[in-house]
Amino acid sequence: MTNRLAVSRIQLSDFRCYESLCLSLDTAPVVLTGPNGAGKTNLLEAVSLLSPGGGLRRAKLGEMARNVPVSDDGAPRAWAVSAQLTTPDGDYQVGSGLDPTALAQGRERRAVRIDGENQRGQASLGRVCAAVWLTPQMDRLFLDGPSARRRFLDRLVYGLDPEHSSRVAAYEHSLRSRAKLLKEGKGDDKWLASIEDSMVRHGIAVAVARAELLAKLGRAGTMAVGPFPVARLALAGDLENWLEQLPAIEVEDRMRAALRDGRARDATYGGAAVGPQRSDLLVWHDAKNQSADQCSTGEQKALLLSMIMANTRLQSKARGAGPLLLLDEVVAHLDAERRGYLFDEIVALGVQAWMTGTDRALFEGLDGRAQFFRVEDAALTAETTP
Ligand SMILES: Nc1ncnc2c1ncn2[C@@H]1O[C@H](COP(=O)(O)OP(=O)(O)OP(=O)(O)O)[C@@H](O)[C@H]1O
Repeated sequence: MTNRLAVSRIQLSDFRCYESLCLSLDTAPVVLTGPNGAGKTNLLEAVSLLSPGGGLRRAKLGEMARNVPVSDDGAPRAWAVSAQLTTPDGDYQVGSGLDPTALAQGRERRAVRIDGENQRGQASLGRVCAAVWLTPQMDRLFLDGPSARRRFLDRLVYGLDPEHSSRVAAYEHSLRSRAKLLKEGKGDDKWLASIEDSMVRHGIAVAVARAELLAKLGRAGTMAVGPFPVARLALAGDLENWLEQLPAIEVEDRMRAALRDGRARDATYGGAAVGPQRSDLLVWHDAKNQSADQCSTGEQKALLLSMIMANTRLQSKARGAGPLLLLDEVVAHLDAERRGYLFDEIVALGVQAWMTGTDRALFEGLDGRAQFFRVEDAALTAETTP
């Protein structure tokens, strides 16, 4: 048994630029350096698929299949990522990929296997693996619409509360079913009411879990991370306002009534006028008392890292191990002090952070404490460190 969550072996086949790759690892952080387009982010994306959700690019399943222009007939091919995970509960063999059986029937479905057993959804992955990432695309997290911020927050919750991904999936399923019924003008009152009932149950559970994480992250000391800024957090939304003011049972009644009364409007505009899909995560740079969207790109990245590291500390305490951290091109944007502090904290927490960059020199602070690989043309070479 170990107090770490780590990938001890990972195999890719026909995934993105990798025809086949097999990598054996220990539990230490992993550093991938190499030129642009070498395959660093693709490998991080493969690791992200060991946790629930659509992976760090949220790409379509067919897009992740290695495209081979010469023999490509336009149809997606099956790909697979499989890994041996070391966790505080023991080792697991986890596999995920584009389901070849569904593919043969013209459907795209993500297959998930744990210890040789096919799983019905992806939620079971959350019980064995948690992963949190920071990518260059997330530079716009505070500038764009709220859906990416909700996804970021939900991913932090998954790590502490593995059932959260099932709740989110169940809520979204009900939301889609209701929208389809309303759009088609089908569904009697009883049918719609039963779907709305499921939305109320799962939707409130989602909102409560998010609020609980925020309360934990906001507790004194959790967010104070050396040279990193403290992020002040809040959730905005009808559901959150109601939960603050009313007992849970009354919130249920209110949400049920709002959904019923909003059917005509939702039939026209789609979605639902109330629910956790309408909430937003608000973030401020505490010391500057400035909203995150007004902060510099570097400050925004540092705020996100503050939240990720605070969450990692919480998760290490609560579940015996922090999540896999996938930090794509992050280190190059940190000054020397923050970089050194981040490396020390990653090592002290015993998390397997996967970090990428083009400049090997930026990772010198991890010499002797991480596993270094040079990535070139979708091939990895292990480097020995001083
Ligand atoms: N489905 C696919 N099949 C084959 N190759 C792909 C596929 N998807 C992406 N690629 C290619 O894989 C290569 C590696 O991409 P990746 O994003 O991993 O690079 P990287 O090493 O992270 O580079 P950078 O430092 O520029 O971020 C790119 O040339 C990209 O075009």
